[in-house]
Amino acid sequence: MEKKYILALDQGTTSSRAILFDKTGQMVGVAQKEFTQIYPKPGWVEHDPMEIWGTQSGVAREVLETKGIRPQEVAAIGITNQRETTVAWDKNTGKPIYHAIVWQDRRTAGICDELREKGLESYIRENTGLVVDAYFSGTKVKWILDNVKGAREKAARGDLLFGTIDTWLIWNLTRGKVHVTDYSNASRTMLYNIKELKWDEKLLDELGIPASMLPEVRPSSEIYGVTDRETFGGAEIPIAGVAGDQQAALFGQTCFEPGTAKNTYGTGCFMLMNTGEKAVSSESGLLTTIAWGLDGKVEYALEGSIFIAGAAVQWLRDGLKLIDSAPDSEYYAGKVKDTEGVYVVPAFAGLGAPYWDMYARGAIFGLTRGTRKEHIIRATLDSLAYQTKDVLGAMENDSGIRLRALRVDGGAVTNNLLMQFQADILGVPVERPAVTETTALGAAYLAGLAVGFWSKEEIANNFRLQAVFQPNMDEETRAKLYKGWKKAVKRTLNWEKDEE
Ligand SMILES: Nc1ncnc2c1ncn2[C@@H]1O[C@H](COP(=O)(O)OP(=O)(O)O)[C@@H](O)[C@H]1O
Ligand SMILES: O=P(O)(O)OC[C@H](O)CO
Repeated sequence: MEKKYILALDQGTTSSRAILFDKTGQMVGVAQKEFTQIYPKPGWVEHDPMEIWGTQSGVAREVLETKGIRPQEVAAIGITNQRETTVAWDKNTGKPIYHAIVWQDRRTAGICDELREKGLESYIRENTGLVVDAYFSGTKVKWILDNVKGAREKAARGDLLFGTIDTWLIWNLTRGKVHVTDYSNASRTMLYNIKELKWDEKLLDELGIPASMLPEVRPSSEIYGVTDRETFGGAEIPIAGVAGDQQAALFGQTCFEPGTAKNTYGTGCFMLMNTGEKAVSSESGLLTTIAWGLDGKVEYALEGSIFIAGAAVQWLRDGLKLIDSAPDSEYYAGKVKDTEGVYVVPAFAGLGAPYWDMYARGAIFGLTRGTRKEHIIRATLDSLAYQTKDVLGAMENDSGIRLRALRVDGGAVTNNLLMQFQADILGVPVERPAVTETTALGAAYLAGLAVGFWSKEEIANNFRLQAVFQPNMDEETRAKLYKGWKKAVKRTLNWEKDEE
């Protein structure tokens, strides 16, 4: 049967999506399902790994069925995932021994403090490219080993496996035959040496993590295995591409050349710049990370990770109940011409790049008797743009490259008001591609390359822009607004620890 499609599995923080792409890189079908966010304590965030697997395999079958496409017509599956989120499961039963600890979870801040006190900060930065933060998987694995009954014994017997979500999905898709990850995901664990391209023994030792738990690290584009016959009605579909969602988006935006960059506005906001075969270390609070392993080599990226972006809009919807749906934010924000001095700093999970403060907490500043809900909504949207400006400044500083334009994608970029404010506050054009599902597209491309469905040239030729937002704000206003933002951020720092 002719192989006409690539199926991308995009396992995000709030939903599992399955998207079918044809040869031209167009979306043929999509199915999506949100799943439960579990908040057991303040600062803790968990997912049920079985629900992740259930929703992800469910939407994969659903998109094929609703489009009337047979699994045999799918040339390959590409996987992309929320990164850092940590799962530990029993090798023999395939059952998780604890919920997945999500990247946003702050429970291991104390373990990070201990690593710093031991003087490991510069070692970690130099060898993993990361800052010491609860964000990454390493300390989450240690927490599970220390806190889940029987975990250490199981691990010592070699019966416990660790994986990020890509690894967990591949394990389930192949029914326990394959335990692998790719370079891009490994580089988010704080356990992987990005220079020597191997698990870092010193860090495994420091955290007490046995090497037997770890997946094998492989390139981002190759056949890792085939799906078990039961998952897709008898078909054995090659699983042929894997990348963490932010690196996949960089690939989907065809940022193949050093110096090209993209910003993705999802739950969080992540700006990545391709730095080619050079691992550039940051002076300004960015991360050095692996973009992908492809064509027999590894390429690197600089990354600015913002923890709360679209999640702040969800907070307006679910927490404050100021809006009924995320797109409503544009409607209400559009009813006022600006925020009248109100700033929202959504440091709900501390602050990531470039501040890296696990103890910062959110705040609203500049309230007056005249403040209306519209101002708060607008200030929340503005906070996505200000955080992006913080990161872009750091990136230009570290790379020495001034961006000519910013390529964007992710769920929140449909918000035109936000995109216009982004262009205004940055002073550079913001480019929105025709396919904003670039994360899934990137994973599809990686899989398609491995099975000869596309060439890199065909991929580059597929890229189309849909809209460009030109900056339309004078320099004085821009500087004044940004100064207010910096002042607001300063007052949220170290909030949780400050004992005045
Ligand atoms: N029109 C909109 N305006 C602002 N934010 C939006 C809009 N539509 C979606 N979002 C936000 O985008 C996020 C969803 O984007 P998505 O890329 O699907 O995220 P993820 O992959 O992190 O689950 C949500 O946090 C939602 O609040
Ligand atoms: O699920 P997303 O799109 O919010 O992405 C989450 C990131 O991978 C976290 O590092």
